[in-house]
Amino acid sequence: MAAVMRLVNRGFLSSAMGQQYLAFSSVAKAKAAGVGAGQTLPEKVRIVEVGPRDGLQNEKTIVPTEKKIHFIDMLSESGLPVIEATSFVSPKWVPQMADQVEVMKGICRKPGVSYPVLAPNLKGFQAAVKAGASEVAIFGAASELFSQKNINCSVDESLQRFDEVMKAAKEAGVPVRGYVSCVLGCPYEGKVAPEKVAHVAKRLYSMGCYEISLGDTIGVGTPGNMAEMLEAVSREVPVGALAVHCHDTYGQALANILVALQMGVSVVDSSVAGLGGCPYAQGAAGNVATEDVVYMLHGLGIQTGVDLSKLMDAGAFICRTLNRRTSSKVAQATCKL
Ligand SMILES: CC(C)(COP(=O)([O-])OP(=O)([O-])OC[C@H]1O[C@@H](n2cnc3c(N)ncnc32)[C@H](O)[C@@H]1OP(=O)([O-])[O-])[C@@H](O)C(=O)NCCC(=O)NCCSC(=O)C[C@@](C)(O)CC(=O)[O-]
Repeated sequence: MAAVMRLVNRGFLSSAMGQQYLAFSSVAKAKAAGVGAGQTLPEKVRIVEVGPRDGLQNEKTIVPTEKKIHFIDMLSESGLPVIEATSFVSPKWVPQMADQVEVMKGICRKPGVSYPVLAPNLKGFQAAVKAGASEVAIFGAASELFSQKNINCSVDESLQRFDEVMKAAKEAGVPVRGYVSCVLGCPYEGKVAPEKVAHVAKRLYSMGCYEISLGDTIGVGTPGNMAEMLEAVSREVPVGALAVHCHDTYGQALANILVALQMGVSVVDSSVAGLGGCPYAQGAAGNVATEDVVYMLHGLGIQTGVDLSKLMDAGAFICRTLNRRTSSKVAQATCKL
């Protein structure tokens, strides 16, 4: 409500629109139990902001390091609890992330905020820790061909590499998050069986990942197959340790997230302004916009700790830097571009 009033006060929303929003939002709160259709929605959701990493990794023009640092600092100010800052991957594979050490050194770390980074192998893990990362994420896939294209090895080989990372991380006391890509479809193989997703998720969880983020890398999922996949995965991994990571290529991301919330998931990855895509998943649109996720969650009465207005400032900043239009519907609706 405070965020809406700020938008009204700043002139981004007319007072009539603000009132209308608040009315919609209270109706939504009142109906939240109904939305859950017998299942309760979580009271709180932890948002994992992936804009600085997933959002920027696919941009062809190299974003200056000081802009990335300012972007991350703005996101920190918005109340986001987790901001994936960069990745320690090969600069030959992803040139946009080549300044990972400078980014990690330059950001102003806000107490209580976590800044994980991607690490595909031991080399990446060691470099990440040296640069001051206190949390990393390993990233596997449920599809063989995607694994080959993305990290140049089979799914089994990737799990062996991750095992090495996990051992080193345990020794160093560094928490590790695990990603599974292509959980609802692969750009090279098409359909992916939920059992394959469950298998990889289980392996990552048994290795010691504290959370498994399930990536609809190319945004082809719909609520039906999201539910089917989550059912299969939650037979192997506790639902409390699952997160969803939805790209919005087919405009299904919010609906898929809502289904995940209804099934007990309470961690959602998203990217401010809807930035993003994977360089090895051609044609995939960005992640679901964080602004849109926050708007939906707050409308349902679910807490995120995020100040929507400050978040939109960060989205506007990065869009100006990239000279592109925001993909967030909320930012478009409030003209905060
Ligand atoms: C995994 C590798 C490195 C294998 O790449 P490779 O070529 O098989 O590696 P290699 O071990 O044979 O080494 C080749 C060269 O890379 C170097 N190297 C080796 N490792 C590293 C490292 N960590 N950092 C920096 N350099 C590294 C290594 O030192 C060597 O250097 P050279 O001797 O030629 O000068 C490569 O395939 C790679 O970097 N891939 C990253 C791809 C990527 O970042 N994709 C995007 C992120 S995943 C994603 O977006 C999906 C997600 C997570 O968001 C969820 C979803 O949406 O589904």
